[in-house]
Amino acid sequence: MAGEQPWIVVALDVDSAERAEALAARLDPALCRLKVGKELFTRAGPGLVERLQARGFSVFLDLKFHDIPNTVAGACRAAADLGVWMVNVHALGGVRMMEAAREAVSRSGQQNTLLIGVTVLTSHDAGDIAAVGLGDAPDALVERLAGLALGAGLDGLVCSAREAPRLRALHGNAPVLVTPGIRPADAVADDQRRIVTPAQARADGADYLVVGRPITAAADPGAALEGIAAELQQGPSGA
Ligand SMILES: O=c1ccn([C@@H]2O[C@H](COP(=O)(O)O)[C@@H](O)[C@H]2O)c(=O)[nH]1
Repeated sequence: MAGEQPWIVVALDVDSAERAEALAARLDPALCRLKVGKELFTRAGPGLVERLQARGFSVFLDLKFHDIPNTVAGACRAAADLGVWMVNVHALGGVRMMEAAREAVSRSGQQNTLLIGVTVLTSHDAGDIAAVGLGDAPDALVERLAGLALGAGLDGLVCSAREAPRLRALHGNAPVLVTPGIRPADAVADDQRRIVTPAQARADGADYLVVGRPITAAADPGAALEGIAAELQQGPSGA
C-alpha cells in the first residue's frame, strides 16, 4: 500500500470548532485529510467531525484509545458509527484490547473505517522511553508493538517515518503506515523528537503524513499545505 491521495493529514490542534472550521475553509480537501485530536474533540465533539466530513474531508479521529478491552471496544464502535476514515488505539493497551477494538469496528455499520495502533509517540526519544521503565530502544519497541498490533488484526500503525523502512521489510506493503513528526527542512521541531521531512517520509514507506503546526501555524495555511504537496510530487532530492 502506498496510501491513496491525499497523503497529507492536517492535525487541527486548535481550541474551538470555530477555529477548526475557519482553518478547514482555507484547506483544499483534494490536497489533505484532517485529523481531530484530543483537544479539539473534547471542546467540539462529534458534531464538528460530522461538519468537517460534510465539507468533503476524510477525518482521522486521533484519540489513541487505551483502556480495558470493553471500554475501548465501545469507543471504537462509536467512532466507526461517526463514519470517520480512521481511528486509533494505543498498542500499549495490549493484544486483548486491540482484538476487542478490531471486532467492534468490523462489526459496526462502517466496516471501512481504518483501525490503526499507535506504537511509540514521535515526541519520545530513547531517554523518554527509558524513564517510564520500558527497556527497549525506540525502534525495537516500535517493532515489538507493531507485531502485536498487526497480529491483533489492526489495519496499520502510527510510528515515526524513521521506522517505516524496517516495518516495510518486516510486514510488507499491506499495513497502513501513518507518520506524525513530519517537519519540512526549514521548520522547527517543537516538541517532536523523531522527525523526518515530508518527501523523505514518503520515500521511506509512509502512506500518510500527519502535519500540524507547520501548516496550522503558518501565516497562510493553504499555501503551506500546497508547498508540502508540491514537495511530495518532487520527491526527497527535489529532482
Ligand atoms: O506519535 C504521535 C502520534 C500522534 N501525534 C499527533 O500528530 C500531530 C502532530 O502535530 P505537529 O504540530 O505536526 O507536531 C499532533 O496532533 C499529535 O497529537 C504525534 O505527533 N505523534
